[in-house]
Amino acid sequence: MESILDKIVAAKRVEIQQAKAENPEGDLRGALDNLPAARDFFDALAADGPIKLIAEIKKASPSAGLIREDFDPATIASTYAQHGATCLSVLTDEQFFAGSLENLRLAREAVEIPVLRKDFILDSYQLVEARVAGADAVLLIAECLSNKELKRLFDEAIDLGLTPLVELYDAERLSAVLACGARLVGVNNRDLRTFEVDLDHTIRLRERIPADCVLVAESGVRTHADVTRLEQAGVNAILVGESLMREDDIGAAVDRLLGRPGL
Ligand SMILES: O=P(O)(O)OC[C@@H](O)[C@@H](O)c1c[nH]c2ccccc12
Repeated sequence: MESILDKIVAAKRVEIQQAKAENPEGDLRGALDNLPAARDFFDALAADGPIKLIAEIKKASPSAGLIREDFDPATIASTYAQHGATCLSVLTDEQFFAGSLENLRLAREAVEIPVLRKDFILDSYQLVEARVAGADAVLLIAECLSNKELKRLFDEAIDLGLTPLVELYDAERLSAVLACGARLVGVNNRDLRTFEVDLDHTIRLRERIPADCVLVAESGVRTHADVTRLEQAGVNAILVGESLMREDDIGAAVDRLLGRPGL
């Protein structure tokens, strides 16, 4: 059966061809000249101290549908930063997540912390788009890429000054993730094929990930108890979207999640 991931990847390939036809790669690459330096996404997460939050700007998703009606990326970005998010993640997929590169641009302009382009990256064209839109980091999903593609996109991201966050769900993809040189590794707790979420998924994989890697637990994090459990298991950072985006008062929700008093 075709999974949602297969469906998204198929749609993404069409989208990439359309984007290339509208704005050829050569022209897009021209915009790389004179860009300000990227912010250091890796160092921000690798720093000492309590578990770090990558707060996600996500309007909708295939599993949840519309998550938030009242949606202003710049305001949400500032709220996240003011309440102690270390980095931001911005969904840029339009078809399935109601995101956009414009949202990324607006969010990045509103804050001083590093920002990740969250999308289904299959082609180096998307890395250039990310950098031009202001991204400091990109997500690479091991389940969407062959080992060769993963390695190539990983190296190209680094060449562009982007930090790759390499995500896996399947434990069998771990060797390819480590072989490409990833030091920032995300374990998705949500199986993108079935949408099932299990927080213990990251915890079970923890011991198989080298100590010099920064480990990010992704998806399904809801409560301060979840955060404490992940922190105690040696997880360095959490990537959280839905449970924060659903709240009327996003700032207060971040405070509660991190167990820190309001600022
Ligand atoms: O909204 P959640 O359950 O807090 O999850 C955030 C993030 O992990 C999730 O959006 C995500 C993780 N990996 C992805 C890959 C593509 C799209 C989305 C994702």
